[in-house]
Parts: sequence; C-alpha cells; structure tokens
Amino acid sequence: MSMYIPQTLANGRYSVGDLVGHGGMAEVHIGTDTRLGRTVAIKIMRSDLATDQIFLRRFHREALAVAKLNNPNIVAIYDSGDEEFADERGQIVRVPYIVMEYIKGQTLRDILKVNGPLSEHDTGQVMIGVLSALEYSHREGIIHRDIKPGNIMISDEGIVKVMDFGIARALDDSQTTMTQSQGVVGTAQYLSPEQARGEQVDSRSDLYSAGCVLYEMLTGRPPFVGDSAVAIAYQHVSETATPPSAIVPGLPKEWDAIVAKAMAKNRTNRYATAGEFRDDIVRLMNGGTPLAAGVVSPIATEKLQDTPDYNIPPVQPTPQNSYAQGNGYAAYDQPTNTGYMPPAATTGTMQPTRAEELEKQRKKKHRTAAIVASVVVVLLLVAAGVWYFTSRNSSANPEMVTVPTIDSTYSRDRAKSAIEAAGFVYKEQVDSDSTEPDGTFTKQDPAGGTQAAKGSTVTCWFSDGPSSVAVPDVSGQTQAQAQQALEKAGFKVGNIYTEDSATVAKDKVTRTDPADGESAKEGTTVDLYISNGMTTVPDDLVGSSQSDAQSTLSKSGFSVVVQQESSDSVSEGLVTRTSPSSGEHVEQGAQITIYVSTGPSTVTVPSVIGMTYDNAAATLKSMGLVAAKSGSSGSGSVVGSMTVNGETVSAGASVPEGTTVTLVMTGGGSGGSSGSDASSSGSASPSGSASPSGSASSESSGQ
Ligand SMILES: Nc1ncnc2c1ncn2[C@@H]1O[C@H](COP(=O)(O)OP(=O)(O)OP(=O)(O)O)[C@@H](O)[C@H]1O
Repeated sequence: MSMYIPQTLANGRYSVGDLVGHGGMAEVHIGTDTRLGRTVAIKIMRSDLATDQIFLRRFHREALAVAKLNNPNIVAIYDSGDEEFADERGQIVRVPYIVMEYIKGQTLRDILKVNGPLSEHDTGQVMIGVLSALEYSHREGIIHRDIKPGNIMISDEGIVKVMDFGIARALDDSQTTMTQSQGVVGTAQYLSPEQARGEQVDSRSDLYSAGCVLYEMLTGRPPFVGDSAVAIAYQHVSETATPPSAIVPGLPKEWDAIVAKAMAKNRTNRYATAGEFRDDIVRLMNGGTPLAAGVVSPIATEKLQDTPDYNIPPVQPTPQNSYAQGNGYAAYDQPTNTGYMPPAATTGTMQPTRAEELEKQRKKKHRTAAIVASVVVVLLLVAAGVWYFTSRNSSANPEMVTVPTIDSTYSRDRAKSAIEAAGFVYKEQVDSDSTEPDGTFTKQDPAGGTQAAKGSTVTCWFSDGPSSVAVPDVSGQTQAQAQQALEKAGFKVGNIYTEDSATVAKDKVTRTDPADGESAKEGTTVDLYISNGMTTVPDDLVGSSQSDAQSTLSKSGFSVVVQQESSDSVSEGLVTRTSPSSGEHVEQGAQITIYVSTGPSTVTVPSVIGMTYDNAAATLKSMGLVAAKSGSSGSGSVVGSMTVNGETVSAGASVPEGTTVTLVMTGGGSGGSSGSDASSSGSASPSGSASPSGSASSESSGQ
C-alpha cells in the first residue's frame, strides 16, 4: 500500500515522520506532537475508508472510547481526526488518523516470524500482559474484537502493549473492508466461533482469540490455517485444534488444558474473565496445576484423558500440514486414526533441546508423513470434487422467488414468518449503528422485491437502540465547527438560538442543550446557543466598594472609568451609580462609568444678617440649607417687619447640605434683640435635626 501522506496534521500540531509499519488498513508513522513536544505514532487510515460514513462515525466513536483507557499494557490513544489535503496530483483527499503512544519495539507477529515458538516463560509473560490489558478494558466495557499477534507489541524494555482496541468494531459492516480480503484473512486465524458465525461478540470472544495467540506462541503456528478466510473460519466453528503438546514434544500437558479452555467453542465453557485466564497461567508458571486441568469443558476433559495417546509428530507450520490437520486428522479429535506410532521415549542421558527433538522426530516420521499427506491430498481432492458437483447441481437453475419487503412496522417474529413463508432462510443481525428504538427493523439483504434463489438466506437487521454518548464541548467554536463536531459524535443539530454572553465572542457557541458532558442517546437533537456579542451590565454594583465593582466589571470584559461624586445616602468610597446602569443591554467590552461617593456635599453658610426672614430663608434654601427662626415674640405682621440679627451657624462656616440655620430676628428694623444671640450659642444641624440648643421655639422653613 502506498499512500500520499501530508507532512503535518491538525493545523501543524503533529508533524509526520518516517513510516514505521503498515497493515491492511493503514500506514503508521513516527511523529511529533509539536504542542506537547512528545514523540507519537500516527496511524493514517486509507483514504477510501473516509468515504465510508459508517466507518468514519464508528472510528471516531471508538477512538473516543478507547482514549479513555489508561493501562500500562494498552497503547494509549491521544487524539483522532480527519485531515483533508491535496495529494501530489492536486486531488482533495480526506484521511482519518489516530495519534497514539509510540512503542519502540516489535510486534509479537514479527517476533514469532523470526524466532518461531517462544519459551514457556516468555509465553507466560506475554499472556499475562495481554490478559491484564483485556481484564482492564473489559471492565471498562470495551471488547477488543481483533486480538492477534500483529496487535501485540513488545517494547524494547519487554513491556507488552496491546493496540488497536475497538478498530475492528469500526471496520465491522464497512463495505470497504468486507471486500478487503487481506484484512479478513489476517484476522480469521484468531476469530472466535461466534465471530465466524456473525453472532454478537462479548468479552469471551477476546479470550478465545487470546487462546489462539497462546497457542501460536507455544507452537509457532496458529491453531488453524487454510487457504482462505472461509476455510479458517470453518475450522474455528467445527474443528478442534491439535493440542500444543502434540506439536511440541515435552510441553507440559497443562498448557493443553489452558488452551482448550480458552478456545472452547461454546463460550460458556471458556474462562469467564481475562483475570481467571491469567491466574491459571500464573498458577502453572508457579509450578501449580491450572484449574483448567481439573474442571474444563467436556471436550477438553475428554481429550486430556486421552493425552497419553497423543502421538502426532511435530508439525511444521506449512499450509499443507496445517490444512490437513484442519481437515480432520487433528490428534485432538482422532489421535488413533493417524496410524502414527508413538515417538520413541527420550530417555537418553543428555536432554536434547526442543528444536533438536523436533528435528529428530520429523526426520523419523518423514516418510510416514509423506504417505499420509498424499492420502490426505487425494481425499481432499475427492471431497472437493464431490462438493463441486453437488453444489453445481443444486445451484443449477434454482427456483427464484421474490424477497418479501420488510419495514419498520415488522416485529422480529413477523419478519421471520414472512421470510420463511416465502421460502427463504431467515437470519437476524443486530444493527448497533441505528438510532432507532431497540428492536426496530432497519434494513434487509437482499432488498425487498428483488428475486433470490429459494432456500437462500435473507438477513434482517434490528436496532439494539441508540447508544449513549457524551455531548462534546463545542463552546467557543463557530456554528459550522460545532455542527460538524456534534454530528461526528452522532447527534443532530436542532434549533440555533442567539443569546447574550459576557465572555464568548460574537458568533461563537456559548453552550448547548443538552449541555456538554451530559450523556444522551445517539441521534438526539442538540440545540446550539450562539453569542450575539451583547451582554448586560451586572447587578449589585451600587453600594459595593470601588475595587469590587471594578473587578466585577473587568472580569466580565468591560472597560471601567471611575468618577467621584458626593452623596448624602451612600458612604464615601462606595459606588453610588453606574452609567449605563445595571441590567442595561450593552455590547461586550463596553465602557462603564462607575460613580464613587465622596460623602455628603458641603456648603458655605452665607451671611443673611439684616435681611427679612423671608429673604434670608430663600437665600439659605438656594444654597441647600434650611432656615428656622428664633427669638420672635410678635405676631406675623410684626415678624414680617423684623430682620435677621444673628445666625446660629456663623457665616463662612462649611456645613453639610441640608443643615438647619436658625435665624435670630429682631423687630421693626431697630436692631434690638428680643432673644439670645443665636449665632454664638446655636449649632449647625442637618435638616430635620434639632435647632440650636437652648432655643425657646423654632420653626423651620424653606424645605
Ligand atoms: N503505536 C505504535 N508504535 C510503534 N509502532 C507501531 C504502533 N502501531 C503500529 N505500529 C507498527 O505499525 C505496523 C502496522 O500497524 P497496523 O496496526 O496498521 O497494522 P497491522 O496490525 O499490522 O495490520 P492490520 O491492518 O491487518 O491490523 C505494526 O505492525 C507495527 O510495526
């Protein structure tokens, strides 16, 4: 596979370096996360996968789920995305990619290819790592679905790292990969019987695959091999693998028991958890007897009792031998049908190495094996011929029937009856991508109304209900970016509202409903709120200190101007008012003036000596003071002709506005005094307070 790869991804955040490997679906490059300055591995998927919407959605959803896994035996996922760029021919291509932990090391597949079987010790160590990874991921609700040596890396420090969690799920149902035989064949060797039958997988499916990996580490070859994915898948469903000890002489039979339990066809007979599986391996490695050797699946128990009869010579992992073994002469099933004599007991004084022993036995049995292989080949040819002619005859001119049309009103039972009544075999599949309610019919194959051979299979998919996903945080993004992110996460965008925001820039998303982080069913409609660039002046500024008001306004992005003013009602240093005032609608970042009290305002008492009372009172009033009189004893007409002879507050004194100044009046303009000299004995008091002490009577005026 050769792909055009851009030099950077995600607006330059990741620089893409040398190719470190490639598989059927992707190329993996070493790279650098320039923001964090760390080395990463970047898996860039084939661009044709990007046109597959089902794949894309699942890919990002799975990457998101797997990114949450945090375990030393799992390759960490840091990021994922799609990159659009022009290739060398100028054509726009879009590629999905995953940024992950870079592992300096080798895959188990490469190690097995170069070294052949591993020692029991190394096998145990690798299995402990793999099963610890699975125990953790299963607890987190994530099934790997594609455990195989190519997805297990051993770092240069010897740490086992499992990768590609969930990617297989993204590839499920993808049209692109269904026809991509390389990907299917690679995986078929570790496929659980339920996966081979297209049934629902669960965590025990991973344990089956892990059992196949264990098998391969012990023997140097996968449990089943064949010349097509179908041939291998068939063996997983119907054949029993040769016990590892029959391939590797001297290998303790306890390994057979562990492998048999892990690879039980019926998942209820397998280890229930990865932890149980791992504990059994640890038990064996510590010199104990694995539980599997005591209580195992009926088939395995039966075969274990047969183990003394295992007499198959070592089998090299060549297609012929493996294929023949997969076609029925596996020792597990028919140990006595092979015609082999038991190998000579190894009673020599020097223990040969396993490789030497393998070589010795292979030579001994070479002639017999050649004869048996010939017989098997002939049998196979005959079987193939029979199959070919049978299937040819049965498929010649088959009766064609119209496929019934099933729709969302059909229950499972009704769909089954309709399809069977028309002469087809009914098959049901779970549509885990559908956002329809659980149990709703979503699609069928072949389509309703088409012609298909009577007796062929019609598959119907039923939704298992929308899955719940966390609403992504799109605040601060443009409407288009937010819409893309929400749709990528499986949501629909509903109403778009605008609203005030103090902090989010105009035309950017302020929030969503449901809010980010909330869990909602896929397909849920999410409303978007966009900032209109307006906001309101905050409440509670009046009466607060200047510094508090300034900090509140600055935090909300306003610019602040401070003005001083006197106030009778607001203490000095506190805010009297703002302009614009609290609650007013303003643009983000508007200038707000806060007025800070300097305390009550003061006035200088004027001299009103010699004035009539009315004139004096009017003068005082115009200055914000209150007049009162004292010392008069005459009637109003007499008072009218009296003049001010004294003021209780001396002219020129500075007093708060509203202070009462008591005027001492004398009659007839004679200047004589009829009362005390109030200007010297009185005191200033604000409006409403008592007039000078000692006044016999006073009457305020002017307010
Ligand atoms: N995180 C990583 N760090 C270092 N090397 C890696 C990393 N991931 C993958 N590789 C290398 O890249 C190669 C290709 O990986 P990839 O997962 O695409 O393919 P595969 O598993 O070999 O094939 P398939 O597509 O069949 O699963 C691996 O074999 C490995 O050598």
